[in-house]
Amino acid sequence: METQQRRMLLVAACALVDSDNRILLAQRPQGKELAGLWEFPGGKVEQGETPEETLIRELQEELGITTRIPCLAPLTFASHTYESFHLLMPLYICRRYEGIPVGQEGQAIKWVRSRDLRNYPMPPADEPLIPFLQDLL
Ligand SMILES: Nc1nc2c([nH]c(=O)n2[C@H]2C[C@H](O)[C@@H](COP(=O)(O)OP(=O)(O)OP(=O)(O)O)O2)c(=O)[nH]1
Repeated sequence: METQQRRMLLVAACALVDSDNRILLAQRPQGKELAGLWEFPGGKVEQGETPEETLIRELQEELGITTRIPCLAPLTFASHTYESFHLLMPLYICRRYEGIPVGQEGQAIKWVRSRDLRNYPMPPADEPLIPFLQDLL
C-alpha cells in the first residue's frame, strides 16, 4: 500500500441554530478553495487556541455575533482526506448567541431547515454530518 504524508488540519465548525430550528450556512467566497459551496461557520484552530476559542473568534469575525464556551456543545466531527491535507473538523452546535448574524466578509448566509440541507452544495467533508443534524432538528 502506498502511503502519502498529508498534514492534519484542525478546523472548528459550528451549526448555529435559531429558535425555529433552522441552521445557518455561509457561502465560501470566490477566490478561496471550495468557492461557492455552503459551509458551517468556523475556521482553522490557531496555535494556542482551543476549538471553542476558535469558534468564538470566528463567529465574531465572520458573522458579528458573540457567544460563550458554555453555549457551544459538541455534536459530531468530520474526518476527510483532501488532496493536500486531512481535515479533522469537530462540529459544535450553538443556540445561544448575541447579535444578528450578518456576513462580515461579504459572504452570503442562509438559514436552512435540516430537511433542506441537501439542496445546498457543501464541501465533501460535510456530507456525513447532515444526518446528525437531521436526527437532531
Ligand atoms: N469553516 C468550515 N470549513 C470547512 C467546512 N468544510 C470543509 O471542508 N472545510 C474546510 C475548508 C477549508 O479548507 C478549511 C477551513 O479553513 P478556513 O475557512 O479557515 O480557511 P480558508 O480556506 O478560508 O483560508 P484562510 O484564508 O482563512 O486561511 O476547512 C465547513 O463546513 N466549515
